[in-house]
Amino acid sequence: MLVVALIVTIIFYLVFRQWRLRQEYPPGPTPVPFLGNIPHLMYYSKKYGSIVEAMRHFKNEYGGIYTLWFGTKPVVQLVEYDISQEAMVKKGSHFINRWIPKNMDVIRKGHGLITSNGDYWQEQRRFALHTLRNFGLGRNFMEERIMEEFELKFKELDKLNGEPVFVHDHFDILVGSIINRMLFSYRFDEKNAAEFYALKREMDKTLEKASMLFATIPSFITEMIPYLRNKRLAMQKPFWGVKNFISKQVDERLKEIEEGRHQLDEEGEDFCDAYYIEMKKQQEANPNTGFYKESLICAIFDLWVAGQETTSLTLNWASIYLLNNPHVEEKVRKELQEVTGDSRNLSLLDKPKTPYLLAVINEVQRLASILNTNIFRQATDDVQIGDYLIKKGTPVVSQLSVIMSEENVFEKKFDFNPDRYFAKDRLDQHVIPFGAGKRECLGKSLALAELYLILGNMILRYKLEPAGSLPTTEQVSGSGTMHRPKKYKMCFVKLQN
Ligand code: HEM
Repeated sequence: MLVVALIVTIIFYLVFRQWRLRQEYPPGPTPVPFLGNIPHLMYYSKKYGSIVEAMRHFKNEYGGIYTLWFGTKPVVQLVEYDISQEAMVKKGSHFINRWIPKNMDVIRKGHGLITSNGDYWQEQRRFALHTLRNFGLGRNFMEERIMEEFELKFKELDKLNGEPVFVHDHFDILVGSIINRMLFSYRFDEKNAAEFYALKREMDKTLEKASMLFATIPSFITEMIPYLRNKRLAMQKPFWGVKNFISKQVDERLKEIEEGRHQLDEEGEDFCDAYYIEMKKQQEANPNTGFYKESLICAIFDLWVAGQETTSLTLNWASIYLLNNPHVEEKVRKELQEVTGDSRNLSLLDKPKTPYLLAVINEVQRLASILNTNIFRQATDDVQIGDYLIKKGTPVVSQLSVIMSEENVFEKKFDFNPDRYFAKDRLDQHVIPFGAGKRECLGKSLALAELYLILGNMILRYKLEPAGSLPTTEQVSGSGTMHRPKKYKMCFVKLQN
């Protein structure tokens, strides 16, 4: 009897606490005790067809900033461009930290670039940006690397004489090789492609199954219930595979350096070398430095995971939009032929003369919107956003897909219409697929260079033709955490020039 009374009191206390706490956050749908707004999200996602539409529904009800409760955790949602910019850019220093549930960070444990915080993150990010600039993000070198891989992979494609290919495989290995060369100096080719595809397929499975579930249920509950724990472990398993693949390469490289089989010049050949050189320097100066082997492995892990799927998926969506809009493909080709005289490759230096291609890339990124949200942040202090005081420690997230399809900004928001960027001033500023502020995507310059060079040169050289039925832009696979098209085939028909 006493136990029952105790349990009832605890339940009442928790429900009352949540009710009282609600007054302190921007309004949103009334949470269900312990489940928060999960039932609302499930109901409206089903009713309107996607989680993004559910978020849009709440926006219509509550405005540009509202709170959704994930279990007993309030997460503030920013769904309007101005409000998101106010938080992430103008007051960005208050939202510089990530909020990641503990059991979702078992692979990195706060190391690396994506989930780390504080001075450690700042140091690692500064180093990664500087080094990638030296090994790739610096304009000429980056262009050279991208085009080298482009030539190699498209040469292989030419052997097929326009036969249909699985588009995702083609872009995956091309983008995977670009990033791997920057990290470890080697590309994926016929000798090691099997290993790459095996890792990639495992990761695909995870991304298909990824769900918000684990961000919503408190970690201790997930760990207590065997079903949930096993589900979490299964979801994370492929990422362990990638981490092992990277650890193995780092170990080999460090051994080669220590045995004198890999010579280091001043800056090293790639990211792994450069990190090793910095690590040795920092360790000599300060034994408590954040530069040690686990940080090296996790930084490479983050660049590998974040740098591959995102860009490859965007190229995939670009092909679908172009195949569905052949007049756009034709118009881009005409622009590029004029700029290059149809006698050379497109280069990053041509950017100012190719406004239509840039508009196409913007429109693809806006509609593909491969990540619905930025990666959760957390308020480092009490801070006023719009009409509300966001309390220290509150998780905050920008709903990028909703922001990039605001009807009052993007007329006929679901239409693929690159011309819209010429009809309205500074519209491109509302396209924010890389997030915004101090924690915006670290690989933005690389990704934009890849999209420009690969798409541009592909359209210059090939006519894209569908092979069988195309996935419609609504047909996405997976849980919606990442916006991925169903797999499809197409033909690259070489143009004579
Ligand atoms: C089209 C391609 C890409 C898209 C759409 C994309 C998108 C994003 C987004 C939305 C974030 C979260 C930003 C935030 O919280 O505000 C992010 C973070 C990040 N991205 Fe990308 N990304 C792309 C390509 C890349 C590439 C090529 C790399 C690496 C070479 C990369 C590395 C990272 C890293 C390391 C972070 C974490 C940054 C930090 O926490 O400081 N991304 N990306």
